[in-house]
Amino acid sequence: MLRYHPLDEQGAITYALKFTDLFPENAQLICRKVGDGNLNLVFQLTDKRSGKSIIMKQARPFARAIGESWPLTLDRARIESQALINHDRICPGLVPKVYHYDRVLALTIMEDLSNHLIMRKGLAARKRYPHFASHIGTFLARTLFMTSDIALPAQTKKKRTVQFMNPEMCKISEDLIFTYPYFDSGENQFNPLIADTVEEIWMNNQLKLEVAKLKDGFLTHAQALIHGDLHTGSIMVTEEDTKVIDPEFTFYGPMGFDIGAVIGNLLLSFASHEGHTPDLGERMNYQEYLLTMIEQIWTCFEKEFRQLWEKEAKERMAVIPGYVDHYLLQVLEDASGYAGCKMIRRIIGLAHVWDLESISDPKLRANGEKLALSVGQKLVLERRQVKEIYDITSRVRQLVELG
Ligand SMILES: Nc1ncnc2c1ncn2[C@@H]1O[C@H](COP(=O)(O)OP(=O)(O)O)[C@@H](O)[C@H]1O
Ligand SMILES: CSC[C@H]1O[C@H](OP(=O)(O)O)[C@H](O)[C@@H]1O
Repeated sequence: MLRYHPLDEQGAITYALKFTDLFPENAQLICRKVGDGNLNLVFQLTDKRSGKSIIMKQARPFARAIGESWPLTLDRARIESQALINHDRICPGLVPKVYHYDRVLALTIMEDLSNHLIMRKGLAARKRYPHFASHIGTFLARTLFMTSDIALPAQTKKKRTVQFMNPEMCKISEDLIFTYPYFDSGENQFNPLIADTVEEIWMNNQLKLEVAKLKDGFLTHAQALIHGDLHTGSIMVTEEDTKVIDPEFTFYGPMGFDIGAVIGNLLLSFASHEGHTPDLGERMNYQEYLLTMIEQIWTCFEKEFRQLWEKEAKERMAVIPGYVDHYLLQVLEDASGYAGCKMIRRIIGLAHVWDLESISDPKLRANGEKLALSVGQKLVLERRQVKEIYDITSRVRQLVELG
């Protein structure tokens, strides 16, 4: 009987040939480690004869980037494969196909997207993705609406919350996003050149109170089945196509957390161009492109969400005039707050983003980091004044003009 053990390249090949029928017996497999994420092993296997390739992702019982001192549940591999299957049903074409799942080895085999690029890398190179806003708007509207109490019978939805109960992964987010960055905690790490700004944040009780309220929403508001880690490193793109990967943090949480993750990470890219793009004209042009993309994402999301509400709502109270408007306003307010939290944690907290980390000059990086912290704080503190998406993007424009 197979017992859990971490695979190496040869082990991955043997597994694919022995325990799946994905390749013919005479396949000539080559294997390459491709994972650069914080948590798991990821291999690409290619048959030299046919050119067919697959991705094999295996969870380790600890966080790969930290080591064995940080134990983590292997059940996250089940959650990830079930979430991908669920998303593929709700949003065909927007996630990789799952071909195989092995509970004992905590292993998922899925479609190889190596012809796609991790989105944050494309954004750093100022690439443009003409269909991204509509793709991700659809992904957000469909995955969030179709798993909510508005679309599902109450019993089904409650069973789903149990199926996707993900306490250990949620604890990582609770600590790394909503707690450690607001204290002088040993888990934080940041550029010494921004120490003054970080200390101001630690002393800002008004900000910390608002973050505590957002944390409470994350802990208690089981509104929809959310991806839970929808940053631009969890999105793979070509000019034509968008695929969302890595839903191992999935659980029933607030819709605004996923939307805020997308917005916050696009704004981290925005801030990183302070360092990546020295030419002012080119920089402003691309930054404006990112803000327009954020506006389009919300517009697409809202349009599709309202259509789904109109056609698919099962909740009887959904027909009450004004309910959908109230609901979406709350989601937008949450999205603003969570976008802010996501930005702040990536500057002060343990896990940073490649967008800013790839700026080698610490002074230039500090410019981007300080801008990200200013935007992040504003989105948290002023989220109740956000009534439409332009209230977010205009605040960012204002901050850059003032800076
Ligand atoms: N389906 C896929 N096709 C191609 N590359 C992938 C695929 N899934 C993951 N990868 C690569 O592996 C990296 C890590 O994958 P990810 O799922 O984000 O792992 P982790 O959960 O450890 O962060 C990605 O950044 C990407 O480069
Ligand atoms: C040590 S876990 C830190 C961080 O890593 C996860 O991101 P990734 O997609 O790179 O695996 C997640 O955002 C966690 O907060």
